[in-house]
Formats: sequence, C-alpha cells, structure tokens
Amino acid sequence: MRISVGGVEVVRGVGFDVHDGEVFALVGESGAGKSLTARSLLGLAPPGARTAGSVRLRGTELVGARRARLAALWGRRVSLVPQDSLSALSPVHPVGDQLAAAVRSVRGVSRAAARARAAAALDRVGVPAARAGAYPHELSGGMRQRAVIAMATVNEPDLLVADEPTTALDPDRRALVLELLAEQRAATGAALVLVTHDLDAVRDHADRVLVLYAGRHVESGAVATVLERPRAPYTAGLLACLPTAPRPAAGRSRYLPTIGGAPPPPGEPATGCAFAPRCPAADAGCRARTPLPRPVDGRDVSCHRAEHLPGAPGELFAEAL
Ligand SMILES: Nc1ncnc2c1ncn2[C@@H]1O[C@H](COP(=O)(O)OP(=O)(O)OP(=O)(O)O)[C@@H](O)[C@H]1O
Repeated sequence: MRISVGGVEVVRGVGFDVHDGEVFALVGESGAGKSLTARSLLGLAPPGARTAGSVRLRGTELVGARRARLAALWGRRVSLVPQDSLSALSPVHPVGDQLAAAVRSVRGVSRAAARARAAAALDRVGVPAARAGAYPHELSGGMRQRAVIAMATVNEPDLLVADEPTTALDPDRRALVLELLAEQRAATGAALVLVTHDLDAVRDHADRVLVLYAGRHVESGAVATVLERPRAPYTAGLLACLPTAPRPAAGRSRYLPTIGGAPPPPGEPATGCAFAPRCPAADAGCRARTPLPRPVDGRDVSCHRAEHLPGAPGELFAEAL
C-alpha cells in the first residue's frame, strides 16, 4: 500500500499479511509511517491522506470502500485499541452501558442480552460486575485501561489494531495492557497488529515483526529471526540503542547510544536507500538504487548489503555508534 498526505508519499509501498491469531508488530522511529499503515487496516486514514493499493480484511477491500461499509466492519471484524483510555470512553455514560451500546450497534440482540455480553467482556478483563455502572472518571487508570480493552474486544473482532497502546504508561500499567491484550487474543482468537517503539515488548509478545524506515519496508519476519540476527543495519541500529542491549564495558559512555543523524524529510530521497546517509555499511550503490524486499537468511530484507556485512550487523553498528 501507499499513503500520501498533502501530495507527499509518506508510506511508500509497504506490503504484509497478518495471519489468524498472531501478533504482528510494526516498529520504527517516529514518522516511519507505522500509525498510518496500522490505521489503514481499519480504513481510517486521517483527513487529507490518500491510500492507494489494496488492504483486504478477509477478502473485503478497504481501499476506496464507502464509509458505511467500513463502519459495518468496525468493532465486529476489526477494532482499534486506543492509546488514551480516558478520551476513548464517553464521560457521560457508565462503562457497562457503553459496552452494551457497542454490542447493540453491531448485533441485533435485546438490551438484556447486550448487557450480559458487556458484563462478560468486562469480567474477562477483570472489571468486577459491580463496577459496570461506574462512569469512566470514577474508575482508576488501570480499571479504565481494562474497560477500553473490553470495549475493543466485546464483539470479538478478527483483528485488533493497537497503536502504541503502552507508550504513555508506567511499566506496571504497560505490562498489564500487554497481558490483557494477550489474554483477550487467546479468548477470542483475534489477531493483533501492535504498533510500538518498544522492541522488548515485541520480543516478549509478538510473533512476527515489520521494521519500517521513512515509509519503507526494512526487514520483516519471525521475531526470533529478525531481532536475534538482524540483517538490515537499521534493525541492528535500533537494537543496539536499546537500554537493555549488551554494551562493551571498556569506554562505555554514561549516555545511551543513538543512531547518528535523523530520518529524511517525508518523501525523500526519491531513489536509493533512505537509511544510507546514516548507515555505516552503505556504499555508492545504496544511494543509487532503492532496495526492495528480498528473502535473505529466513526473513525479507530491503538492503543491498545484507549478505556482505562484515560480521554480525549488530556488532558492526555498535562499533559505529
Ligand atoms: N494527519 C496528518 N497530516 C499530515 N501529515 C501526517 C499526518 N499523519 C501523519 N503524517 C506524516 O506521515 C508520516 C508518517 O506518520 P505516522 O504517524 O504514520 O508515523 P509513526 O511511525 O506512527 O510515528 P510515531 O511513532 O511518532 O507515531 C510522518 O511524516 C507524519 O508527519
């Protein structure tokens, strides 16, 4: 798929499949195009954005679909797990009523049946029945988080899309949300697309990962393959910058490593590898030709130099940081 905003192509030909029941992670620096890509799975592009190509949800084409057709899928076939639990819920209705309304909006069931389904969904995430009558502001942050996950899963969609669900949270709350999402997936069989900056969460919770840079595919495959033995220097750089990454004791700075430089402006460069200016392994060919995804060592990688990196790419990058 390709997504343009204001005439500038910011997602530049990214393709992937999400399999039933799996956790598929989208990672990359800020501005890489993760959110736009994830939201296109719901047919939810921001105003001014144009999606080209194809996004199919169990065969239903979302690109170019009318809003009414998309709205019929929301909640029932695909749900967004929002980042902000307070603004995701209406402040003027009890949470149980909001869930019951969500059930009735997609299923032709009685009020009593909708309330029962809402109560069951709240119970699944650990919100006691006695709290179903509470307004969002009457719930603790943790309880609200549980309620929004219940809201996203109450109609048992095939696909959950969680856009940085843990970014603004403290570590305890972060673990809670990731555990709840895992439990709900197990209970409902939903697949989960997880947009995150948190590679440790990807390692712990995802099956497959797609690394994006400047709106392009960098590397994708099984988490264990891509994160343990990255073949793209950019993936290796991201891993080397983790606070938990092993670093040589000698000469260790008190600052965490970073990848030098910054991503290019949206839409640039027109040709060549977008990461080349920051890449310690880049050569003239990298600037001249745009790399396309190709299979290398058990994953797909968009890097001309993937087979020719001296030693493990992680080591190469750690030295250059
Ligand atoms: N509504 C919008 N209007 C204009 N530009 C946008 C809009 N949404 C996204 N963009 C641009 O599209 C590019 C990709 O944005 P996107 O939000 O998908 O990145 P991201 O990888 O999710 O970043 P972050 O991790 O910061 O959320 C960025 O250059 C961004 O500035």
